[in-house]
Amino acid sequence: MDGQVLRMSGVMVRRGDAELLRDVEWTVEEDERWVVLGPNGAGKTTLLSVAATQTAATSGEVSVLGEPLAAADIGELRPLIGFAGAAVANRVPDSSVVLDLVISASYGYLGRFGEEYGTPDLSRARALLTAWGVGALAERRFGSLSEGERKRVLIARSLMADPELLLLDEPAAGLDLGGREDLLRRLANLAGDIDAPALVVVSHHVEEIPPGFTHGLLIREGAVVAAGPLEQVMTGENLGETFGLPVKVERAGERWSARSA
Ligand SMILES: Nc1ncnc2c1ncn2[C@@H]1O[C@H](COP(=O)(O)OP(=O)(O)OP(=O)(O)O)[C@@H](O)[C@H]1O
Repeated sequence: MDGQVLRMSGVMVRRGDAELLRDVEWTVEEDERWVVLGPNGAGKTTLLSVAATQTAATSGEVSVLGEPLAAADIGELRPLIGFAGAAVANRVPDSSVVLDLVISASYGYLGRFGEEYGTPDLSRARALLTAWGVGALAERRFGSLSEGERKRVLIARSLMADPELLLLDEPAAGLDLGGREDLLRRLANLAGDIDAPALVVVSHHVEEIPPGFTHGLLIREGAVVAAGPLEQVMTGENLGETFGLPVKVERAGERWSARSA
């Protein structure tokens, strides 16, 4: 696989006359932690969905975990890709028991359908829930959880199958300040873990870049504005072009902030 977990070249996604992605060039290496930033409707979710093998590119080449998707067995690849976001949350029945939801991810299912799991799977599911601060919610119904609790449960679920690529779509959206900071701390821990998968996190806000993240991709109207190491990408000029207004960017330690200039 030569260290590349994701490669897109000339990727287009079209729906009718609309170009959701335009000529995207992007490579993610296994030790990299990426944030994808852009305004509403920029194409971030579409980009993640292509990487997750859920949306096919209209044209261009996509390789995931070294496999060109045009020739790959998608069914074999999918368990190696962890994916959490609204697209997953919206498909979870409110009645799903949290532990079942997490453990069934080891089979690529979204909920338990009578299959039996061994003690190692149960222990791993409980350990992941505990690691994401929601261990006490294992027996609760998904529909009874708060927004922040749901997000953490779905991240725990996305890690259940020990993926090589983890894609998180707006994990901090809708969280209060404490919830956001707690999530960022956990994502920073994951980023610093050498055994963790390659990470890609989508966000609208530079304040939500977790410490330890290494790279950024800025996207506007389906086209990549800039992609590379955070220090190079996170300029006022690039962010201004991405969000369509003059932007002042500041860095304090490993945290970023931005406001209109
Ligand atoms: N089937 C479709 N036909 C036409 N346009 C579509 C279709 N699906 C999505 N779009 C458009 O593609 C664009 C990109 O959508 P996408 O969800 O990828 O953006 P996003 O950057 O994730 O946005 P947000 O930050 O608001 O979640 C949007 O303008 C959306 O309306």
